Amino acid sequence: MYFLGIDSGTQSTKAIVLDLETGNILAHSSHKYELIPGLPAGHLEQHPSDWTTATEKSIIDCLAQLGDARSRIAGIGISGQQHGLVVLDANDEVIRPAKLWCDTSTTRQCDEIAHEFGGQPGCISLAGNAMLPGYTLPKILWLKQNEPDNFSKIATVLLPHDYLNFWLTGIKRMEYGDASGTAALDIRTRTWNAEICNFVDPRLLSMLPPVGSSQDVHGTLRPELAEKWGISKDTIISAGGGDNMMGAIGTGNIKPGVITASFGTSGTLYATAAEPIIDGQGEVAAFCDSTDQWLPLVCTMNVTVVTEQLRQLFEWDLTQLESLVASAPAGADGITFLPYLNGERTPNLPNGSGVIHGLRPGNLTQANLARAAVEGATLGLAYGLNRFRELGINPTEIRLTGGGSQSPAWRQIAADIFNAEVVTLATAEGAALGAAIQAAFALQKRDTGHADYASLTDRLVTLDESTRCRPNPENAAFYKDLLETFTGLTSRLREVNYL
Ligand SMILES: Nc1ncnc2c1ncn2[C@@H]1O[C@H](COP(=O)(O)OP(=O)(O)O)[C@@H](O)[C@H]1O
Ligand SMILES: O=C(CO)[C@@H](O)[C@H](O)COP(=O)(O)O
Repeated sequence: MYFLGIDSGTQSTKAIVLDLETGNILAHSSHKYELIPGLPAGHLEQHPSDWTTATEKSIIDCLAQLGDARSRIAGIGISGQQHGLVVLDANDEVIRPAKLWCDTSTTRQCDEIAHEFGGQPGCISLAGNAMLPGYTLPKILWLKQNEPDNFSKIATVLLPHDYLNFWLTGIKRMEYGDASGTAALDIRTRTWNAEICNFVDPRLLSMLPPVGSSQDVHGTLRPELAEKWGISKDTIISAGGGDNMMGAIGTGNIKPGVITASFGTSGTLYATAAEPIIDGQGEVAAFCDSTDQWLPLVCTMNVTVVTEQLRQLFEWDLTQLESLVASAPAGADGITFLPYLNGERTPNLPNGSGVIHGLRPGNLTQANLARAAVEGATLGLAYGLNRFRELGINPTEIRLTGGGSQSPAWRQIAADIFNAEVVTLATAEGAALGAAIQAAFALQKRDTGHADYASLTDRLVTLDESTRCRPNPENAAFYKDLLETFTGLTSRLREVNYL
């Protein structure tokens, strides 16, 4: 049997076909899309139709690579960027573009909700998570306050991967993992928190679809799509999940002890936990995972965002970026890049901006800028890793996934900055692989009443040992000091309201 895994990320959709028997990836494809241009600062939006178009194109590409063997496709799993707000009217039409996880226009609404419940400590004690602009709930209040006509039309609220599930099956439902990123779910009980929802709007609870186990089958493929694509109408769609939850499955991070770092548009660090891990400071998010456990997670908003801006500015391809980063010394000859181009979630600086510090005659080179950008993006995540360590999660090895993890220079910098071994998986598409594995799990569970993630991931998730990097003790000590400089600069600029 074959399983299609789709990851609908912020910059592109990636698809892979997994052969369950051999573990081989038989086909892959990806299609890019953009943010909607020309919106005011802080407003980051996409058309959900761009996601369905890219998903369909990626599926059709993969099926073409399979030829007649496409008849062996038994299931599809969907991974999607977390937190985005998709609103449907009574006819299930999309009312307006989706506000994304990186949209920070909702800072005021976020403060309003937090204030009602006793500030961040109140929100954390009520539902397990701080109220942050990236989460879905403040986006809903923003819509109510800024676009009342659109708000009055809302019949259903979905997240990006739920919308793709709906497009594939016609069924509207959420699962615990992605739903926990709305900030409306009490992550301990995995039920909607009525108090918070009612504060945003008395109608909100009725707009949210049922939420259930991430282990279940979501539905079967709509017959018209099955016919168009030439695959079985019995093809199942699993519950799917947020991209980090699916990345956890695809990197074998399904039991305590493993840590994954994703270098995508965002940067994330996450672990699996058998119980909720609630950070009183709210910096480590207390999400649910998509195997019906929990996923403590730190997210920064600016990872390949920073390197992509430099690539555009200087017209570097990825090979040029790689050689520039590798050619500059650790510390980029004194240049420190605070990477907060889109604002930031960790630390919480929704209105932040990027800062390049330490320019002197002689050190302003393309190589130093490239190196400082990669170091800055990685130091941002190291700030989160320190918080993980304070909560007792102490990795000796970190599994890397996402686009940036394909860079050898970046991997060594990550090992040195994290002061831990890093290694990638045989595929950079951890989230898409996780989605395919989840589909295999869900089908097996539906048909036999039992399925076991460990036996699937032990067999299907392979580390690429050739990518393993060990920390260089000298560089690790240097970066420990640089992280202090980086954190100190951030705090001081925040104190003077610069960030
Ligand atoms: N070798 C590399 N070095 C640096 N960046 C890379 C490399 N390969 C891919 N990328 C970047 O990774 C990003 C895509 O990563 P991905 O994890 O797919 O993001 P998302 O899921 O947020 O769309 C792109 O910006 C791409 O240019
Ligand atoms: O908001 C978060 C995590 O809480 C982000 O990680 C998004 O889920 C976007 O992911 P990428 O597109 O960067 O993979």
